[in-house]
Amino acid sequence: MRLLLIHARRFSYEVVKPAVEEPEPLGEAGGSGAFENTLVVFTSVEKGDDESVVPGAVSEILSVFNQVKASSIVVYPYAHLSQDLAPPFEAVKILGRLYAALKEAGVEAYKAPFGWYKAFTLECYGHPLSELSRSVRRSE
Ligand SMILES: Nc1ncnc2c1ncn2[C@@H]1O[C@H](COS(=O)(=O)NC(=O)[C@@H](N)CO)[C@@H](O)[C@H]1O
Repeated sequence: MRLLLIHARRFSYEVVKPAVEEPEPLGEAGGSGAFENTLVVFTSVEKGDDESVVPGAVSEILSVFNQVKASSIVVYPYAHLSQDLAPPFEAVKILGRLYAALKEAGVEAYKAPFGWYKAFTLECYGHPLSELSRSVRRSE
């Protein structure tokens, strides 16, 4: 699993159109979201990833979240951080588990809808910890 973590003063997105056969239904959040002082976690699920990547990803994300003192986290499905992507039906499952685990950790977490082309606006704070990337391996 590859993560790109951006600490954003402002971040907003809006769905444009489906990008896969069966995009995730647009939940109560609808097809758009707007956030301030948030940690955007662009996430690529990689071939071979299984649920065992989730605890490591949560630990990496919460460590940065606490250091930068963001007020929320947005899990953003992103298919451009790896050449070795998991297929959509696997990716959506693991992204859902990551989102659930972050909420279980008691942080204000949101998830952008999977399988949609989305327009987004991102205003990065630019401080030294505001742009980080992590790679999380499944546990053997
Ligand atoms: N392995 C993955 N990790 C994260 N998001 C993914 C992954 N696979 C698909 N997605 C989601 O599905 C959308 C489209 O994925 S894609 O790889 O860009 N394109 C496709 O899958 C093609 N079938 C259609 O374009 C992405 O924007 C993302 O929301």
